[in-house]
Amino acid sequence: QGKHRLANEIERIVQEHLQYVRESVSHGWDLIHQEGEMKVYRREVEENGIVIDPLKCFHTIKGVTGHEICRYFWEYQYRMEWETTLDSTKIIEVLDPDTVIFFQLHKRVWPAAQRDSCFWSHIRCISNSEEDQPTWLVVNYTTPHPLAPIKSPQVRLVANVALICETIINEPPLNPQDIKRENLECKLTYVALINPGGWVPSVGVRNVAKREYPRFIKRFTSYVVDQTRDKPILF
Ligand SMILES: O=S(=O)(CCO)c1ccc(-c2ccc(C3CCCC3)c([C@@H]3C[C@@H]3c3ccccn3)c2)cc1
Repeated sequence: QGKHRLANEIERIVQEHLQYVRESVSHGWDLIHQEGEMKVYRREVEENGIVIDPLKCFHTIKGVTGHEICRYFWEYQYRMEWETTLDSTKIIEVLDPDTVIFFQLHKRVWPAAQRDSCFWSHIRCISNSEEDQPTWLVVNYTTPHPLAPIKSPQVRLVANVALICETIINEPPLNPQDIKRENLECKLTYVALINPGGWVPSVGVRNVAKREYPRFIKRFTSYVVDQTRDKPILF
């Protein structure tokens, strides 16, 4: 399988996220939402007066694997069923079986102009020898593309998002074939570095983010639990 034009950038960004995910949130991060197993943290950062607050969300979901969570996040055909920010999404290029480029129109958040986004989206399994279950991740990273021209009045979102998942098997049965969904737990870390790409009222974006990210993660993870409930486990 030949390397495509974005292979090196993807490698670099994936490695950056694998470092960043381990950074602790004890200094400089505010806990902005806590609900059950979900904890949402944010740092307040502005660049030229534009809010680009990094967001980090930790969540534990029972009954699913990290592969299932990443699969439903990456696969484009499910996206409109759980993604609350979108008016439309489409794949504009397939780079390899684990890497696509998609173009998205996001719902307008008044009074800001409508946002669109063009990301490469890459899914990967990282098998760490010591743990019994691998880590799965998805990275969405803004990239320019001839089929996604920037057309006013839409404003191009600049985003660097990662979903990194570990799978825990509680009280593993002697025979792995006997693992049930009640033995499964997925430990998820979601990181979003989003630059709205142009003027939005900073209070507005902070309030939207504070309200919408927890809703977004909750809705996505519940969707995966519902979709996988009666299906064979995807490790
Ligand atoms: O996880 S993903 O990669 C899933 C692939 O689609 C992703 C998630 C969220 C966004 C996103 C898009 C627009 C906006 C705002 C910016 C100004 C006006 C709209 C926001 C701001 C942060 C706030 C926000 C957060 C969550 C949900 C909705 N709103 C976020 C983009 C990508």
